[in-house]
Amino acid sequence: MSHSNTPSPKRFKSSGALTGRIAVPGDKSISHRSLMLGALAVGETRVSGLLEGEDVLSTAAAMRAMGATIHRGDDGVWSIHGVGVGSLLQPEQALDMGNSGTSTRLLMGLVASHPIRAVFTGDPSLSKRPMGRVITPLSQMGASFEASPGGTLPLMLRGISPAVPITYRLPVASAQVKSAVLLAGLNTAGITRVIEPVPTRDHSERMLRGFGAKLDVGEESGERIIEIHGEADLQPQTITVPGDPSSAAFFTIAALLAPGSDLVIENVGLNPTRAALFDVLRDMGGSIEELDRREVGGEPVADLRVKHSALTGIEVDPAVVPAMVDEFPILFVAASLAQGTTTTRGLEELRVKESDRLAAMAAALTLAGAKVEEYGDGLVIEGTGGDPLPGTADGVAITTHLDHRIAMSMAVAGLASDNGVKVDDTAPIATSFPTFETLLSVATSG
Ligand SMILES: O=C(O)C1=C[C@@H](OP(=O)(O)O)[C@@H](O)[C@H](O)C1
Ligand SMILES: C=C(OP(=O)(O)O)C(=O)O
Repeated sequence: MSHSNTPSPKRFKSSGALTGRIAVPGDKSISHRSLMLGALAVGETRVSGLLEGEDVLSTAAAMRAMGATIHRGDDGVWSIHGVGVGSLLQPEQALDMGNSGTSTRLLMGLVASHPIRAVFTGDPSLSKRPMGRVITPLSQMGASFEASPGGTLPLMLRGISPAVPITYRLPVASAQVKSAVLLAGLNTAGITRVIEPVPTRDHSERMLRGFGAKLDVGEESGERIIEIHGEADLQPQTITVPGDPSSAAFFTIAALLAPGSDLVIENVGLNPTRAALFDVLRDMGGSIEELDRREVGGEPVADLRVKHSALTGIEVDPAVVPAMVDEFPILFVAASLAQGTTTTRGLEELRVKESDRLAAMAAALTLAGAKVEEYGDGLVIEGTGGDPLPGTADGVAITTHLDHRIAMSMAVAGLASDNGVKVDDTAPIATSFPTFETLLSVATSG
């Protein structure tokens, strides 16, 4: 599913303190996985709090095209009747993955060990992103591919059954690659093993176990070893999706930056493989309190109380990058208003997201008046010490490159600027956070 091709420009301006209580939508990573695993379990899986963003709807459409029955009830609860592991049907048409890397790479894993053929297409942003990282291990398992030059979409995948179980050591820290191999392993007799030198988000492991797959996680020489036993039978589940920390990040930083703010963000997922941003912000001096820590859907969550704070620049430890990989664009905004220098390194992966997020944020923040130096693997930012950014000049807009996180980060920069920041296209926001602008009005309405 792709959003409309007509750009929706908007100038985001300072609108005062953020106060009251808001709840961000469900976690995108967990939403994708609940649809995929629900579609493989025989019987009814029910999912509350599913993110109804375009990326997740692309996954739902693809699972329907491969045989699952998926409905949204009037109460907002999603019902999925799955086909069983090994029984995905060959889709009649190309699977349109829209803007979503997670849908594409995880579904390639699922298709790889089924005796079906599928064509994957995507929007111009997704069509530039590297798929070689999943083509390599899935080819070792026996699947075959006809990809566009450079290993990009559109591509055709011919799955195989029986597939060959492999041991695969991840060459890049990527939960998508890990998950693609584990999902292919679901329908592969024997043990499929992924070695993860650097831990990445573990939602797939948690949810595969929750659906009844036999999955072992061990450690050897500081590396995580994940083993999935195929062929698995998945049992349908009732799932509650926690709020997305990557979406909460925008409101956390907006509240830290806007004088007078005191905002509670309810039900934020705080899985340790995702939540490093909040620790980094605390290290910068941010007041972020966790209220009512609890467990929702097998994941730790809390309500976050965020108060306006003076921030100080820091050197971000590259070791935390995988646990906040999607949060750097918005962290760069916080850094632009902090006192002193913030240094970020080890961010090569940001260059292959929905856009080249280092180049896009360096260009956008510079246009808004921030002091940014771009390096191959990170940005160094000299903050204003709390003063607003100048903002973009009249008639000038920053370029989002079909990247929701660039659009939302620069919207938050606009709130903390004198002249506002004009974003060339807000339409991509609907891929992950369709209620972003509504919640912004709620939080700033006093
Ligand atoms: O597995 C997932 O749900 C995701 C993994 C990350 O991608 P990589 O695995 O490419 O780092 C992240 O950037 C993406 O938003 C979601
Ligand atoms: C990188 C992201 O998503 P995806 O890879 O699924 O497109 C993101 O949401 O920031």
